[in-house]
Amino acid sequence: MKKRILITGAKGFLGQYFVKEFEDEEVIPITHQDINLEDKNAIEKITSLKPDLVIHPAAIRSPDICEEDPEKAWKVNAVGTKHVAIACSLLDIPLIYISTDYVFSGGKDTPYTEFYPPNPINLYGKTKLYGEIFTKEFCKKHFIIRTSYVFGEYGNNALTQIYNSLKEGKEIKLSNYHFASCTYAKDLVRKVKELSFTNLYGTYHIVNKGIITRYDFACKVAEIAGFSKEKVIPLNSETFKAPAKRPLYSVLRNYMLEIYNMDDLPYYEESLRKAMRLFKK
Ligand SMILES: NC(=O)C1=CN([C@@H]2O[C@H](COP(=O)(O)OP(=O)(O)OC[C@H]3O[C@@H](n4cnc5c(N)ncnc54)[C@H](OP(=O)(O)O)[C@@H]3O)[C@@H](O)[C@H]2O)C=CC1
Ligand SMILES: Cc1cn([C@H]2C[C@H](O)[C@@H](COP(=O)(O)OP(=O)(O)O[C@H]3O[C@@H](C)C(=O)[C@@H](O)[C@H]3O)O2)c(=O)[nH]c1=O
Repeated sequence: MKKRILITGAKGFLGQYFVKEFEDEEVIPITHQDINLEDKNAIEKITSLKPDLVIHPAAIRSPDICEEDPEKAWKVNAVGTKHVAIACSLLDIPLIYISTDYVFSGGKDTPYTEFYPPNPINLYGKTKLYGEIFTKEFCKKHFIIRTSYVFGEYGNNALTQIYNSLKEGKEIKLSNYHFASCTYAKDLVRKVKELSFTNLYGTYHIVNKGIITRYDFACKVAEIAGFSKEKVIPLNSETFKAPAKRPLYSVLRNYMLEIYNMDDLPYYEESLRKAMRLFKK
């Protein structure tokens, strides 16, 4: 029998990938217009739809917007997640919460595993960490998925933004001193689906292999697309200006997947090439 899978943020970048990945099940795509997760009535609205599983990517995803509007960030990323988690606990169903590398401070120089304590340095990271805390507090059957710098061939994301700017001959200025992982949306949703069929609840890091700066990533996009790299301008700690601080090093290691022999995430360049082949069609 098909599972009823409720997906929040269904029109968002990752939400669209989740809807597609689970199309062979019965998907209940929920948008902001359908249910405002900030509102406590969201609990009742979710339970009345009687899902068997909830995937929850809806959030304020911009670290800069979170920094400038903390109340909104707490209400959506933390309290909104609390409402989703309470609904799942009332239904006794699993919740998959999408979290971020930005829960870490970035003070290390080796990859973060799931066993390292989070200590976020910006509002986005703090509110997403509270989303994790509420998920654990209210819903026993949970998967917390931490991912990073997700790219894909469609939707509003780093790859489409960089590719479109380069195609139009626009200059792009990107940090060359924040080191991170990046993740192909299709690799991420495939792995989340695999986990969702298990009862191996808990926290997982899911990223592609390899370490990038935003600048490296854009240069690789230019190289694959055959565009000049001249328009990609590296920023350093003096020249990068943004409302939210970013961790200097937020590379993730898929350690729990490694332990369960489930870590088949490719190197990012292989996945980037795959995405760009689809992208150019
Ligand atoms: N993209 C990335 O690189 C990464 C993303 N993540 C996490 O993945 C998740 C998905 O990100 P992504 O798809 O990129 O983000 P998007 O901004 O594309 O999608 C988020 C969705 O959440 C919806 N939303 C916002 N506020 C509310 C609300 N109050 N009630 C209901 N829905 C709401 C938005 O709807 P509307 O636009 O109509 O307001 C939007 O459709 C987020 O949780 C993010 O923290 C983690 C690491 C990296
Ligand atoms: C870091 C950076 C950002 N930006 C701009 C580009 C874009 O409009 C906006 C966001 O950029 P980035 O996605 O690269 O950076 P950022 O918003 O910091 O990315 C994060 O997003 C959230 C959702 C996460 O959870 C993290 O994993 C990470 O992917 O800021 C620059 O122009 N230059 C830069 O060097």
